[in-house]
Amino acid sequence: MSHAWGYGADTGPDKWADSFPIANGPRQSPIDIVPGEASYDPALKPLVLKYDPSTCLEILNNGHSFQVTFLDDIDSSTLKDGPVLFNHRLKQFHFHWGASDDHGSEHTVARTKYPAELHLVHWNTKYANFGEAASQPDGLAVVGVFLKIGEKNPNLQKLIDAFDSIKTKGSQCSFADFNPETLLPGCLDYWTYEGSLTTPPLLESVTWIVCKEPISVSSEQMAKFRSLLFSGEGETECCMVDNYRPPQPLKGRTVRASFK
Ligand SMILES: NS(=O)(=O)NCC1=CS(=O)(=O)c2ccccc21
Ligand SMILES: [Zn+2]
Repeated sequence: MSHAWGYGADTGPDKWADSFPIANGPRQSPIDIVPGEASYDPALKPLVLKYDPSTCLEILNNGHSFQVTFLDDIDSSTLKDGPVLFNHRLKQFHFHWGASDDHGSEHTVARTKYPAELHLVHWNTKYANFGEAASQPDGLAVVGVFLKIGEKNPNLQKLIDAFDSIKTKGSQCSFADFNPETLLPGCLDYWTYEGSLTTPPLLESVTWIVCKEPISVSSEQMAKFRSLLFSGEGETECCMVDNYRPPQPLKGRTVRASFK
């Protein structure tokens, strides 16, 4: 398989190991989180997330998901404490979702699937830049937030309102003054474990921080996510759905909980 990875029958997660053998590595993500098997760690600190809306740059369709990117040249939008020892800077956030409301998240909780999952990607500033950090075992910290069907989410709606401008692969538009803090649940209790990017290159450089509490999304809003396209302008339309990797083997790893 060339490096043209995707989520289809010929390019999807079951084929990624052909080009990215680390797909069968010892610390792959996502995983199924089993609350009863997680170890409460009283030494885990509360997450400290401080985001500056003025560092929000653009929203884009990268052909795998849509992402919102942030200026990361100074410590404006950061993650500190929690399970990490160093300051991390926010690089981007994106989502994964299903073709219907009964699946779509990457992590699962006792095999329960959520309709979508938000990933806020941060890099460890002990390294010079994102690319350097992504190649280090402690280089990245990704906060995962589950989306659960319920009330319409006005903060997600701000993203959805930009979808007409990013319908096809490679399209982007400026996107200013969005505060990702509005996408966080009220309670920041979390599970944490050592894992990887869930998309190629599947680098095993991620400290995962998965929030216990979901945020709401309406079924109508999820339908709007599914109106985005994997395909580029002028190509045969292919709806952007099921852009998730299923849970991977735990391989002896411990999942810690920040709460009892
Ligand atoms: N779902 S995930 O956050 O683990 N992987 C997506 C991803 C986030 S990223 O910006 O670190 C990056 C750089 C290169 C390739 C993929 C990615
Ligand atoms: Zn992701």
